[in-house]
Amino acid sequence: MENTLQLVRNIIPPLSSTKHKGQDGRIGVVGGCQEYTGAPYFAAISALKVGADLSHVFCTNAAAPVIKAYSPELIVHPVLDSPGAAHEVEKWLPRLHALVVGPGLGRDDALLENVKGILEASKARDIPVVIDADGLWLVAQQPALIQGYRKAVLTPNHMEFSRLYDAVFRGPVDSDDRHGSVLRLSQALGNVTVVQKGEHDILSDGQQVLVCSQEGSSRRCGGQGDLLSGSLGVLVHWALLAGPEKTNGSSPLLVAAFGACSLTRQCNHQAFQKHGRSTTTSDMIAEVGTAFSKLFET
Ligand SMILES: NC(=O)C1=CN([C@@H]2O[C@H](COP(=O)(O)OP(=O)(O)OC[C@H]3O[C@@H](n4cnc5c(N)ncnc54)[C@H](O)[C@@H]3O)[C@@H](O)[C@H]2O)[C@@H](O)CC1
Ligand SMILES: Nc1ncnc2c1ncn2[C@@H]1O[C@H](COP(=O)(O)OP(=O)(O)OP(=O)(O)O)[C@@H](O)[C@H]1O
Ligand SMILES: [Mg+2]
Repeated sequence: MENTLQLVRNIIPPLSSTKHKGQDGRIGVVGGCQEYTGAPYFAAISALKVGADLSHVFCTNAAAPVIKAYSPELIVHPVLDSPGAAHEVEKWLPRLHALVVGPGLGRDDALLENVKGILEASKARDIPVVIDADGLWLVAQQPALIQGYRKAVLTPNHMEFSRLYDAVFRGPVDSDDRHGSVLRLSQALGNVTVVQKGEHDILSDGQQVLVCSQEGSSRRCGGQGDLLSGSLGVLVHWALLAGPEKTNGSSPLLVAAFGACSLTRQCNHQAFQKHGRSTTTSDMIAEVGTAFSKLFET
């Protein structure tokens, strides 16, 4: 654990007076629909709190005013249910360092079709993508969408992992072999990075398997996974900028994922110390700054 945390510290860009706005990360979150406005908000604000300079949300028309009202810090584009959605997002891609696809996206077929176009455009531009929540639903329907794309990181929870595994192997996960299951899924998808969240997070790039057991708490309120995927959007950008020489030969994306898991769990731990059973994801987001310092700036 400690050795991998040191690698995470190596990829964090120093704060400096000579940098311009945007240099430390311009992140896009694709998600947010009529039902779910919290999830894309949690992901996008987490990216900012971790250290990105700009955070965009690409959501449906109905979700946009709600997300804007949560926060003046986010840039919100109500484009996801428009006929030219993929093109609208594509226009922004040259200005983005990473995309987080899926938090609060929902499973409407027309929306998923638009997101498919966005994923294809991102791949064509070599933009790293973190795929979470309903983005994973889409990938389970069409694994070919991310097959072999080495700049993809998937962050499934228990159910999402089972669904993906079943889609790829046409059979259930062997629950006695979580390490092997994560490794095999990553390999079968052409070495995309897979982060299986749970009591311990299991991470693999198809070569290495890491386990993150940073102490969290027993509080399992919704939205913690969104904090993880939003944070990971920034860390993926930083890790790719730093390159494998800073990660001692380990995959930069794997190191970034380990960082996001550790941070999320540490936020959960700190928030639980203060709020106990009433802890919610907003309380965890309030801990991002101190959790980050404790883990990565010591
Ligand atoms: N405030 C919000 O707007 C939130 C919206 N969310 C969104 O809600 C949508 C659906 O996400 P879900 O995560 O519910 O996805 P799923 O619809 O795939 O459901 C996962 C289900 O599995 C269950 N589960 C989780 N861990 C389990 C385990 N270890 N064993 C057995 N069951 C387990 C959960 O209770 C949940 O009902 C996504 O778009 C997601 O982003 C969530 O992110 C939570 C917060
Ligand atoms: N049993 C557990 N013990 C400790 N930490 C856990 C446990 N289960 C999940 N976590 C942590 O909670 C975070 C979110 O994981 P979870 O499985 O709740 O994601 P999710 O279902 O996608 O969340 P969301 O509600 O945001 O969609 C991860 O950082 C994970 O490490
Ligand atoms: Mg989730």
